[in-house]
Parts: sequence; C-alpha cells; structure tokens
Amino acid sequence: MIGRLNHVALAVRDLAAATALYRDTLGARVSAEVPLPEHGVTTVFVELPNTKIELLAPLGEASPIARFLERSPEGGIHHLCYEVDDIIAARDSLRAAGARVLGDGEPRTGAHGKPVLFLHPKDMLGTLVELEQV
Ligand SMILES: CC[C@H](C(=O)O)C(=O)SCCNC(=O)CCNC(=O)[C@H](O)C(C)(C)COP(=O)(O)OP(=O)(O)OC[C@H]1O[C@@H](n2cnc3c(N)ncnc32)[C@H](O)[C@@H]1OP(=O)(O)O
Ligand SMILES: [Co+2]
Repeated sequence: MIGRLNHVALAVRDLAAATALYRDTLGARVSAEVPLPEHGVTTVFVELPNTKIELLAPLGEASPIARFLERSPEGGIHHLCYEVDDIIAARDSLRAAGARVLGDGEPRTGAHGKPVLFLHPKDMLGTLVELEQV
C-alpha cells in the first residue's frame, strides 16, 4: 500500500529563520512560502535528492499545529507523508485495520494539489502519518 516517502514535515515557530537555516546553513534548495489557510499552515518545501522536508508554520487562530508548538516550543518533526496509488482504497483498508482517519474521512487537497488524508498518531506508533495520492 504505502510507497515512497513524499516528505517529512517539521513544525517551526519562525518560518523565515527555518528557511534561512536550510537554504544558507545547510545549502539546500527551498521553495517560496505558500500559505494554505484551508489547512491552517504556511509551508516551505526543502527539495532533497530523495525526498522533501516540509517546513510548517501556524496560520490563523485554529491552526492544527498550534498545540504541537505549545508542547514543543522549539518545533520538531510533525508528520511523515507516504505516497499511495489509491487513497480511498488505502483509507478503507486502514479503517478496516482499526486506524482512525482524521477529519471527516474524506481526502482534502494538499500542498501539492493532490488528495491527502491523515491517520491518528496514536494508531501509527506515535507518529502523525499523512497519505498523498500520486
Ligand atoms: C495538507 C497540507 C500539507 C501537506 O503536506 O499537503 C500538510 O501536511 S498540513 C499539516 C497540518 N495539518 C494537520 O496536521 C492535520 C492533521 N492533524 C490534526 O488533525 C491534529 O494535529 C491532531 C488531531 C493529530 C493533533 O491535534 P492536537 O495536537 O490539537 O490534539 P491533542 O493535543 O488532543 O493531541 C492528541 C494526542 O496526539 C498527540 N499528537 C498531536 N500531534 C501529534 C504529532 N504531530 N505527532 C505525534 N503525536 C501528536 C498529542 O501529544 C496527544 O497525545 P497525548 O498522549 O494524548 O498527550
Ligand atoms: Co504534509
């Protein structure tokens, strides 16, 4: 079912500083900031040869990463995103296995314009998992 690792997401307080660290200190290629108000975050993608790092900053009052940053003020690894061929088949199979799909269970359009879903961290070894249909 799951395929390539599409990205590893880091929640950060200061997106400009995080972008400068990856661009200037780590010498990586980084995208422009992209606000995703429907997801309550602003994102920057760090392009690596074998995957991407998604830098996430809260956007708006109801950001889903706000409490994460309250718990971890320095930021930290927020989620892993795996690619799937068929997100509905994956969702239904995971539900049958007892995993909780977050939100209303319907895929939403993610940062890459593709359908995404999230699985509860408590069902995924303590790690928030995102699935992206490619
Ligand atoms: C889709 C656009 C873009 C893309 O790549 O395309 C993105 O990735 S956007 C990313 C931001 N959006 C989301 O993360 C949506 C899914 N996330 C959620 O719905 C929430 O973050 C949720 C429900 C996972 C946690 O929300 P919150 O922290 O407010 O809930 P709790 O405080 O009640 O936490 C419950 C329980 O889970 C633990 N937790 C929370 N977040 C994480 C995490 N990222 N990794 C691991 N564990 C997490 C938290 O510590 C609580 O544990 P407990 O033992 O009960 O204290
Ligand atoms: Co993501």
